[in-house]
Amino acid sequence: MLEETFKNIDHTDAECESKLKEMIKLDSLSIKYHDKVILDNISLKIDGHLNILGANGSGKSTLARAICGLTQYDGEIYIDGRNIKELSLKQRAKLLTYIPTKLEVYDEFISVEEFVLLSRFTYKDSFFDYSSNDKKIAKNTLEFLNISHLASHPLSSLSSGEAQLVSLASSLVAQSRIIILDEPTANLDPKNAKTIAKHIKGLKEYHQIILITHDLELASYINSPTLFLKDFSASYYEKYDEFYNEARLEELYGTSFDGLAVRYD
Ligand SMILES: Nc1ncnc2c1ncn2[C@@H]1O[C@H](COP(=O)(O)OP(=O)(O)OP(=O)(O)O)[C@@H](O)[C@H]1O
Repeated sequence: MLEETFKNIDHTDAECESKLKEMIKLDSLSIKYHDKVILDNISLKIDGHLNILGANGSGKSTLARAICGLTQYDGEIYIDGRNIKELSLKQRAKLLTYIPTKLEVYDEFISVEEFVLLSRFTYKDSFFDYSSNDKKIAKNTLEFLNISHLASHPLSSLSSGEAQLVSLASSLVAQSRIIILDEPTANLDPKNAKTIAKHIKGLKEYHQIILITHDLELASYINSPTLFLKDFSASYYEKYDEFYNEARLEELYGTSFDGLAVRYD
């Protein structure tokens, strides 16, 4: 049912159709907070799925926020050949969705269903209510993720696992081409983490998935090319074996590994 909805998503529009191959391009991207350098002069093309890894504070979320136009930067960021500085909020929202690690709840009383429906704002006329199609997409998405029973629950009452599924639902309802997930399995128990991981993998068929994580098992399972942030710059590993091996992980993280797991003894 939802697969049908996804298959019909028009991820192009007349302006960008001819430039789709370019996807995301970072051109001499530098980011500072006050005088502290976070990322320095990164140039890169991302033309498919991507895992972004790196130590705490290496700038993963900052990079994601820059791609979404949510933080200031020097240099340029292009999506499908269009400079994101020139895109309206609605154009950006149609192109990409950022799911932060933790769902921010600004309205204590908003229900899950109402919250998820808000993601359809890009398709809605300012003076009209959400269409029956918008409501159908929201309902189908909750069903697809097996969380219909949460529809009338206040957003503020959810557990971490439920909140993560609702975040995922709202990103699907937005039907944007690119979905950036920032540590989607942080705080989840193994069963919920597995559920989220399976959904993310399935979504690769319909969306460009950019996954930020410290979970090497998850990154390996999602199996996208990897960008590793370290010392203000980024290294790109296209092939699985180039990155997911003990020697490389030990060199990059500076600690000992046993396969993909940290060696504690
Ligand atoms: N709004 C801000 N103002 C000042 N400094 C910030 C701000 N946001 C992030 N930083 C700093 O920028 C650096 C990179 O932060 P960021 O959250 O991007 O790292 P990260 O790689 O996502 O980290 P983690 O893995 O711990 O989530 C950190 O040193 C952080 O303290």
